[in-house]
Amino acid sequence: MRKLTGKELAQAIRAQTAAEVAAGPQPRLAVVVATDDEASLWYVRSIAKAAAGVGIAADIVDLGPAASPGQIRESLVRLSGDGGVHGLMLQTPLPPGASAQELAGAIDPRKDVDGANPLSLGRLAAGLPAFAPATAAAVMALLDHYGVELKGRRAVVVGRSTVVGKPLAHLLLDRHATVTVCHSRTRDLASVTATADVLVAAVGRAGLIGADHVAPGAVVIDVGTNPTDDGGLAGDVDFEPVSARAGALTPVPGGVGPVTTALLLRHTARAANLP
Ligand SMILES: Nc1nc(=O)c2c([nH]1)NC[C@@H]1CN(c3ccc(C(=O)N[C@@H](CCC(=O)O)C(=O)O)cc3)C=[N+]21
Repeated sequence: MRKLTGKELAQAIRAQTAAEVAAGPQPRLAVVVATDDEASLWYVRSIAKAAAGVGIAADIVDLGPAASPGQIRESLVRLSGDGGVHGLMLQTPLPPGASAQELAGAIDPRKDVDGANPLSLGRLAAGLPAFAPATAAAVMALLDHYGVELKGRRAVVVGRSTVVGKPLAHLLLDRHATVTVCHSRTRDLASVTATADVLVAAVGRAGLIGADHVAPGAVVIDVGTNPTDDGGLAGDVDFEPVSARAGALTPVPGGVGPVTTALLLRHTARAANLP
């Protein structure tokens, strides 16, 4: 089994991004936060740290976990109209009553570096230039980095979220894979996932994918980041048994996650250089 680690790829993306950043005016990324979820705040801190490392300015706009949808929208509208801000992201989760998908419509698509505006998803689906959500882009970057062939192969995506499953299905289709999307109502999940040459787990349930879900030799990408009781992180894939059967598998941590953060920065550098 080949272990598809993301750390070196993330490092390479950051180095390339740093070079792009050095060649022009400093890009600025604004991250709007309205949560006290620890995992989410960890991600925000790691974005800020990684941004500093490549020369991108990061503004964390923390509205607190009691922010109203109106306040969040106001911030997004203001930052969308701020010429000094190139990338704009709305961190999830949001307070009860606030819909990320509705609010993300207030993000200028040219600054939508995490592909959250429904316009970005529509453009992606239509094959038009748009930023893909960083996590979906990270899956594609890992597959490309490790030379995984997609054309004509069967790809199965488990999970139909707007931030991962749906955009990823379009990205895979665009690369001429035959794509199936599974979800919580899929009957006999294992019989579908076992047809996959490339299997992507993006559900958010630790250990959902076991050895019986995987064809021998399949490439398995684990997008899950489920907090464990001991403060660690577990994927959607049951690592040990699946690694004994798969041809290649991403670890959690150290797989998709680091690449996600690096691509958010690359997108920000590109947004700053849009004509
Ligand atoms: N609008 C929005 N977009 C997101 O992309 C988004 C979000 N909201 N809210 C929160 C989740 C979570 N998320 C992670 C990204 C990287 C790691 C990551 O790099 N984790 C490290 C390990 C960290 C550890 O060991 O604790 C790794 O996988 O190696 C984790 C989680 C993006 N999210």
